[in-house]
Amino acid sequence: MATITLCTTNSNPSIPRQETVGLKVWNPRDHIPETVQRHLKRPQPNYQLAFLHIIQELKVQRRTGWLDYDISECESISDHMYRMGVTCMLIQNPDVQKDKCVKIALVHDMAESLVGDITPLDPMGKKEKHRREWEAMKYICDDILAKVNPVAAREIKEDWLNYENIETLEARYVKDIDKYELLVQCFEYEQKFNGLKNFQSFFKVIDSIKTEEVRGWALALVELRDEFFASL
Ligand SMILES: Nc1nc2c(ncn2[C@H]2C[C@H](O)[C@@H](COP(=O)(O)O)O2)c(=O)[nH]1
Ligand SMILES: [Mn+2]
Repeated sequence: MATITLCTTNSNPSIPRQETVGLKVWNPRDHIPETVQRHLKRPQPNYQLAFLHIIQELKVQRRTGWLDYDISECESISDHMYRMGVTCMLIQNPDVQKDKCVKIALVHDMAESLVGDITPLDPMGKKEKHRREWEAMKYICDDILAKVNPVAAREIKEDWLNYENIETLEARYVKDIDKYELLVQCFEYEQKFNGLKNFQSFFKVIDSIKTEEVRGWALALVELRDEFFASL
């Protein structure tokens, strides 16, 4: 039974806005950036370049959570993933394979290149979001990257599923760092706008930070944030 898809906006103008088309299941092939579509029509496409053109969408798509708060010059999806990768390098727990965390961080939001950056408040709901993201990852890895580099395609898909299903301690840490990095960014924007913007509603994610180490980082951030708002 096909799912009725809702009209969803995304922050990326180069991906055609999904129109309400009745009984049509969202498919990544309907959201391929025009540059990639043109390239794939060549007699012998350079699939590595097609893959990197898709990744480019992460560099240009700004994060919806900040756009919703009218921060137009906000960070992109890849900005977020980059700092998460660097943050993974700070993990001190000797039982955690940090390099694995860095790789998971760098791919965990890769599906958003085609799906867009969906916030927890989006009416779409978790089930449809995950379905779209999984379809997008299969397309990116199996239909594009695997044509030129099946090993990398398999590794990226495995790392993405590891994160999605929190299969390992490394994935758990990256899930926590995803939330921690978000809160660091909240505090940075609150300071940038001298407290005129307040992301208090985002801070509920602290409850979903499970590892003691990252939870400690987040609580130290909250202390500084409380001090900042008390000083205004
Ligand atoms: N309006 C809100 N947006 C939120 C909240 N928590 C996260 N977000 C945003 C941040 C990103 O734009 C997006 C999801 O980020 P992922 O890294 O999980 O893909 O949602 C919130 O509480 N309110
Ligand atoms: Mn993320």
